[in-house]
Amino acid sequence: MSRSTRRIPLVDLSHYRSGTPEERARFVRVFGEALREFGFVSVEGHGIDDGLIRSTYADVEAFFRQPEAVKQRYHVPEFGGQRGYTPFGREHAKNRTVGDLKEFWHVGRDLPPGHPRSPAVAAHNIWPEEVPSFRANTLALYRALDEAAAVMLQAIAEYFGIERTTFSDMAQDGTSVLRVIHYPPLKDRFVPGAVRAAEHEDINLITLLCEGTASGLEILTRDGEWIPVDTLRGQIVVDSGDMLSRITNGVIPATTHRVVNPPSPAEDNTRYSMPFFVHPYPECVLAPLPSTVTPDKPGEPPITADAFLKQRLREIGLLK
Ligand SMILES: O=C(O)CCC(=O)C(=O)O
Ligand SMILES: [Fe+2]
Repeated sequence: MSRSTRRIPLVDLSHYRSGTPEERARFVRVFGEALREFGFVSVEGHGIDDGLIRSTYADVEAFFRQPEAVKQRYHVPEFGGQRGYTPFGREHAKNRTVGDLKEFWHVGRDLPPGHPRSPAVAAHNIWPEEVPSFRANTLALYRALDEAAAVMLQAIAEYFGIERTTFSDMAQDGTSVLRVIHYPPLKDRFVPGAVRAAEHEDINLITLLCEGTASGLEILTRDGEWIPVDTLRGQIVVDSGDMLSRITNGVIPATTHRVVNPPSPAEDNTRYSMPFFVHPYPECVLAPLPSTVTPDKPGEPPITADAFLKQRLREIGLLK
């Protein structure tokens, strides 16, 4: 295939959910191989309601249109940026000092009071009172993405030939977070040397990206070529993060990706995106699967998901 036309594979999640045994087996193979080779894969038939995505975007836009002073009221630095609003330019990629050209909001898991994991996982969600439907929409989208993610994690476990719920059990009641991002037009906010999202790998198990409202996402292939990734309507782009890489001893690496600036002033645009970062519960131990360990590739030492996350949040400027 010519380099310029390279595309990440596309799979249909309904084949895994409700297909024939052959369709399920094929899904497992193609999905697993796609993550292995690209670390990115497009998924259709995911069951997430298009109307819900639309109305969530409408709320997200309504929130980010608010004056700076209003948005700042929802900035809670002591949560390591894991809830509420994170201002423009605050987060930077690991090993960079200049902040990304974006502002975002984090929605965490909503657990009922008294749930055993409530204090560690679900505490402190906050809501913008200026956009009344923001809470219901983002939580509904969170639940839908969480459910789709669990199904995908089961397919990944099947790919490794291990108990199907191995990874979905890790993410069950985990600290997954829905991030809604606003990249303003560059003519409004520009910092020399900065990009919308500098190259990075995601920290978590897998990420589910609802379609972005403009292009710009790019991934670095295993042979060192940057290729654009379309996040099209009706599709969810899934990528593997550092935690999955650690557990699979690098068999499924975390792929470097970035969001580039619009190519010319004429194409200057506003961009919104909504990644859902799938995280294990805090005390979950990340250790290499025995089947991936060899004498010359012993894997990284076990670490809890919480310790790993805190280390990485410090590296990207969200936790002091
Ligand atoms: O905005 C996007 O399309 C991707 C954002 C991203 O990679 C991230 O927030 O980790
Ligand atoms: Fe990312």
